Amino acid sequence: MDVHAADTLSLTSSIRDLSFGNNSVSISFCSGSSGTVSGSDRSLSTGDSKVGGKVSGSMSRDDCQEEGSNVSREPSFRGCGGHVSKPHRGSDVRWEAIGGVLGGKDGDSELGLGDFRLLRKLGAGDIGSVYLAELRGTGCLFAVKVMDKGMLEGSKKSVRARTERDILGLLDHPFLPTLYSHFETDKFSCLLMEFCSGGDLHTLRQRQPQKHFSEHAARFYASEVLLALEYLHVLGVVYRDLKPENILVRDDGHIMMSDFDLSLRCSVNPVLVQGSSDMACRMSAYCIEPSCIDPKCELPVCVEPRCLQPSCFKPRFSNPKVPRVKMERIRLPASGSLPQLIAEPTNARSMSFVGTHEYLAPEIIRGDGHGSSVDWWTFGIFLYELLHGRTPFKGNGNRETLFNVVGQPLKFPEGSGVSFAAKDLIRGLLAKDPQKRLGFKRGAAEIKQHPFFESLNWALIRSILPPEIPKPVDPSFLKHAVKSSAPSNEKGTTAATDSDRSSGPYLDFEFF
Ligand SMILES: Nc1ncnc2c1ncn2[C@@H]1O[C@H](COP(=O)(O)OP(=O)(O)OP(=O)(O)O)[C@@H](O)[C@H]1O
Repeated sequence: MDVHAADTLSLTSSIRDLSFGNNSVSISFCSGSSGTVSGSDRSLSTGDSKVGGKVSGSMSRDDCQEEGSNVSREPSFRGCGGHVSKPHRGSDVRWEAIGGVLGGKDGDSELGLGDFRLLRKLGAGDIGSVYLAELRGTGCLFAVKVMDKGMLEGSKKSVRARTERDILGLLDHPFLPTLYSHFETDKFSCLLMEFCSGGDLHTLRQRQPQKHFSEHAARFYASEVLLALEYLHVLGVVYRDLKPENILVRDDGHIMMSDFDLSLRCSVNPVLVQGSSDMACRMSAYCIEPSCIDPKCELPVCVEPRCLQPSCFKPRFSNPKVPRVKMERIRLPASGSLPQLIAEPTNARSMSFVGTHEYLAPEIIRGDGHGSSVDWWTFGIFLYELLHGRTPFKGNGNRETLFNVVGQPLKFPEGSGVSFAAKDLIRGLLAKDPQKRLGFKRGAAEIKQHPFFESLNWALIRSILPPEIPKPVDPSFLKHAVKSSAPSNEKGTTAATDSDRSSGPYLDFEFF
């Protein structure tokens, strides 16, 4: 069986360095008895900047992230060796298809827009539009996110685009997107990702009886999201934008988390802890938002005195020169159970006002500064919404919603049939004080042990039959793409008129 990163983390008892795709992430191991650890209706009111249902607000200094975000780890396709650096997605036929196309090129070994037949616009976000595209002559479908570079620069969103691209380049996990390629034309910046044929969880939820999922289905989706968040935290990525709209369903019914342009990157020091659940092992992490090497850029307002200077952007990937962060001494039980991964960048701090109203954590609204615990808050709202068909603090307007999040107690609808375990988990996650929130100390490891997930075998989660499997994409769909014109590609030709490689008409690019 192909054991993925998440599974490996649950099972391995003697690992010191785990490889996640192209990044070797250093994991300290707490061993034995010594105990020494080394676009929607959820939009925004006036006063904030509206971002397609998201807040990216006044306290944010995201604009200075770009220059520092110079980590680009997407695989190189020269020599078709890209798949080597993504071992967990290595068997993916799309790598072979890409390799085949690149192999047939003379001299020009890069993918470009001209290599794709654009079939349908899947949606538009705040920084770009996403198209369903076929890699010409292969039958392989991809999602291509196309961003207008002029628009990005003009609206100062290039930092977000860069953040998303950098994070996508880091990922190699079954529930996170694979970035197959990134390419640029004069006008556009394009990200090539896996196409998810099942739509998003928001749409899927609305198709359910009474517009909410069964507890069985909600547990399934929540557990996959939890593993994805755990992996992101291992990499020092705080996701910050969890909501059903951002959880896509793959053709096999498993999920893929999307949309990383509002994520925060921090330095984190994950540890494996041998022992039982009641130990407290604190993680140390550094605030590094905004990442900026420009000395003119204002330094982040960080509540941690250890806040790094902005030039230190990258998470520490096995860098022996970087001294290990000192960990608290912990007491370990004599007979340990399976080791736990603790990968919580708890001390990361951001003052940015980002997220979606109904999902914003109280500390973000209050402007207290926030860290990785915001992901556990949003996880609680997410689970509540999957189970009840609505979020818990929604008011008549965005102002009221924000007021409710901060000031109103959590309530569950009477007679909903939701189990005590589910409510108890949601209560733990929706603690208004981040320090009292479930997951604050030990991250996903703490949440996985909650009785709501008792019946789950975490290591085998990818083998669980999903609650719903999308209908396969109709092959005739590929032959009957909508007729329209096409954009100029980087070679100055247009895809639509490139008839020698076409089998049908093409979609227009529309922007914003
Ligand atoms: N890999 C994919 N497969 C299928 N559909 C996708 C894929 N990626 C994105 N989409 C669709 O395209 C839409 C736009 O996605 P995109 O990530 O650009 O915007 P968004 O989620 O609204 O966020 P943002 O405003 O931050 O860009 C999404 O709502 C989703 O429905």
